[in-house]
Amino acid sequence: MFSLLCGLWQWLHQKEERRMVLLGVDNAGKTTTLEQLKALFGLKAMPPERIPPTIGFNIGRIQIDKVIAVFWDLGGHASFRSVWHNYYPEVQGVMFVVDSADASRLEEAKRTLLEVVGHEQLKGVPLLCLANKQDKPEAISVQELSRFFEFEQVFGDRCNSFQPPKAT
Ligand SMILES: Nc1nc2c(ncn2[C@@H]2O[C@H](COP(=O)(O)OP(=O)(O)OP(=O)(O)O)[C@@H](O)[C@H]2O)c(=O)[nH]1
Ligand SMILES: [Mg+2]
Repeated sequence: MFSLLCGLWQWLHQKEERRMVLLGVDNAGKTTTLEQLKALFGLKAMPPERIPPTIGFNIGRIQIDKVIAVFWDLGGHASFRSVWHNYYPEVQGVMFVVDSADASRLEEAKRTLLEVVGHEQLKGVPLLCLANKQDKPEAISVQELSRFFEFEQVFGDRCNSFQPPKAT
């Protein structure tokens, strides 16, 4: 009886967990986005000026209603991208962050995104692209970025979108 009650109690209070991976080339703003998300949901977050380039990965756990969203923020430097695929089998969503203000790296970002979405283990996994650094005067607009990435043509059949981050 006691174990039955324990089970019922655990079931009533259990939180669903959803895992998401934050991807994008180095310096795109993945860790900054994660820290801003944490701050948005009332968690302690690192100030932007203290965020170093990610070596390996960071984890953020954010409770949103009954769901615990677990974000894996992976280092985006070219030398770390070969390990990204190890996380793919475990995730239910992909957030891909693009630096809208760095025109010199857009091709690299697009190539990287195409590799990510083309990966066998991410087939059917929802993708959200964030057009980051929209506050910078040299940033290209969400529409331009969407055109450059050929978002409609390449990703139109998936449940995806190209959004400016709300927290910046
Ligand atoms: N102006 C501006 N700067 C930003 C924004 N987001 C990030 N940055 C800056 O961009 C730089 C890189 O940010 P990170 O969050 O470390 O980038 P990252 O994608 O995690 O980089 P890696 O960990 O190397 O993969 C930092 O100097 C941030 O302060 C933004 O929305 N606006
Ligand atoms: Mg980082």
